[in-house]
Amino acid sequence: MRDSSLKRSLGVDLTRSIKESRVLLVGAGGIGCELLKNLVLTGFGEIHIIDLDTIDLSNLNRQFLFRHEHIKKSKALVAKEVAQKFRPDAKLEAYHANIMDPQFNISWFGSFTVVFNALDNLAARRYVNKMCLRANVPLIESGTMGFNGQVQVIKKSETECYDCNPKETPKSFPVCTIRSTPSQAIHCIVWAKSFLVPELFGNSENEAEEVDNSENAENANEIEELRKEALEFRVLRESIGTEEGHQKVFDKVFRADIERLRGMEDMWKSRKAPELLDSSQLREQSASIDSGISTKDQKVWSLAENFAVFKDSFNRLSQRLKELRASTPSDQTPPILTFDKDDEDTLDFVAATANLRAAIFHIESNSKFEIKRMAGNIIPAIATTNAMTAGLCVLQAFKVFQNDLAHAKTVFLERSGMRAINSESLNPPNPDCSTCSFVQTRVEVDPESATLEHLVGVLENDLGYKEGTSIAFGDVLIYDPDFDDNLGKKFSHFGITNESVLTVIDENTEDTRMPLEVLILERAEASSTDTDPAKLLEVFEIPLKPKKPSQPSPEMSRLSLDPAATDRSSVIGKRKREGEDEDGERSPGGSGEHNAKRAASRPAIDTDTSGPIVLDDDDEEGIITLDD
Ligand SMILES: Nc1ncnc2c1ncn2[C@@H]1O[C@H](COP(=O)(O)OP(=O)(O)OP(=O)(O)O)[C@@H](O)[C@H]1O
Ligand SMILES: [Zn+2]
Repeated sequence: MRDSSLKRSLGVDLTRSIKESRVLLVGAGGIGCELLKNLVLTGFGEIHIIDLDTIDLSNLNRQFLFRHEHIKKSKALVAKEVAQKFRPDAKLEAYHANIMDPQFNISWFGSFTVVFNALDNLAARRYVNKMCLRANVPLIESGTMGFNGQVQVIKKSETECYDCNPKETPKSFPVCTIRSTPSQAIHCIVWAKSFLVPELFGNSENEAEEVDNSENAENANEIEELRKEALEFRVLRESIGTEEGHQKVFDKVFRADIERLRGMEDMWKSRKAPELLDSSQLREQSASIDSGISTKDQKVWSLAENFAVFKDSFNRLSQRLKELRASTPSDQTPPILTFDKDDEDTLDFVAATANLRAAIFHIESNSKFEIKRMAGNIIPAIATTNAMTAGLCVLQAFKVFQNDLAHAKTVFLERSGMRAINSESLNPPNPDCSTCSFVQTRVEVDPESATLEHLVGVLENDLGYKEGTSIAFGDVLIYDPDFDDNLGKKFSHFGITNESVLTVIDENTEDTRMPLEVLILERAEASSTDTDPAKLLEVFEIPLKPKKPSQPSPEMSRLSLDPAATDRSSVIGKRKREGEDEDGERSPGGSGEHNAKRAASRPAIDTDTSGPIVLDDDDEEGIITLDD
């Protein structure tokens, strides 16, 4: 947009703030591409883009900065290159990296005016949330799932953070259901994807989170049996790449293992026992099937077709692994293959083996297309939702630049109801949130001479801590009054270096102080005349923890920004909170004409939960949430 038009629509001050800003965009995927275009065209001063991934064919339908020739190239670098053409004088910086890498430390985060999250997984979102809180940088968090979208403004001490509303933990399946008694197609898909593929081509020890391995008295025997069974895979792995490899796999997983299961009669008293497949018949029938069958992804394959795809994809994967092994030096970690919904070979293998297993357990088969959706935990991403969400992110950033959080909103895009866009005012931090309920300070240390005792001295003398103080570095407790063995040790002993964060907890039950995060800054020798081994950089009074912790009520649960952490009902039916009017907007003033008007246009809350299984879009955390 031209400068003069921008000034006319946004005003001189906001235009100036935008031009002088330095912003970080985390994620150059669906929302990220849209957001980058908005940021560049609005004239944001300096834009840094980070993404760890490369471009995939499946991204092209909505990540409009990318073209066919960009496949396999870095998302961040290509996004920068393409967006640069929109405004050649824009200052853009791209990083092909993981935002959780230690090089992106607190001071780096602190160098931005605002951070935009356009991520697809809980772990990275929570990490950026934490870093922005520590660096005291405002964060605009966003996420979409199908037609639903959400934008949240987060500012330390002023608003809720990403973790203030607990996210639901993803559903997992008991190991026995997956390995012995599947009753739904999804159980067979999880078996193929999270058990069979890693056993044959990957790290068998690293079982997926989807499988709950916890033992109890009832299943102890079965778990033991399963362990034995897993050992047999070692032998199988050795036959990978040989002519008869696929036959050996078939004989084990679709014959011997099933016979063993059939022998556990108690298991089949209340369920139908699995039936063996006629392997010689399948082999015969599949001989005339063209390998092109695997491209027919909308068709539900016959048993023989599944057998043909199983054999063909197994051979393709074995060949790949063999070549990888041959080209990997022996002193390096042996290569593995992992399931990826966009990798045709692994997808074919998962589709065919899941369907063969389904037939054995009297479960319906599915097309490869459907299995891809279920195994990849996909909710179709909708370009329009991403575009609208990205636009809302920029509008909320304007409120941050204007220092007007009172008018910033958490915005919801919803398909149901009269209004596509609903919003609510920002809520104050949840005092029980362990992520954002802390105060911060900085302590400068001389790395050569400072010990933990010097830090304890600073806490006691400068900040008034007395007994009952504990200090932790990450998850490790390094000091408390009953554990003072470490007092004489230097920081380097614990791996504490420049920009490490220590947590100080006041254990007193009366007048307990808020948790304190201490940022350790190593003093550069030459630049300082200080002689104190440890010196507090800000002296202040640590506020007390609020006395009566207010439990967040279940009514407060809302659309989680991470599809992995949400269930369908919370996505569709955003529940009202106290003081909300019918549009879901907070209205402290209550009633009046304004509200009466809005009540007339209230959105109908969609309570239909009969729709498809809700699945997470993230491979790493790949968790499947089912409507029962
Ligand atoms: N830790 C991380 N550091 C940097 N970038 C990340 C990190 N985690 C996720 N991302 C990036 O965030 C982006 C999220 O975009 P999006 O939700 O559109 O996912 P996608 O992987 O592009 O799409 P799909 O999964 O549907 O193929 C992805 O490009 C992903 O690589
Ligand atoms: Zn919080």
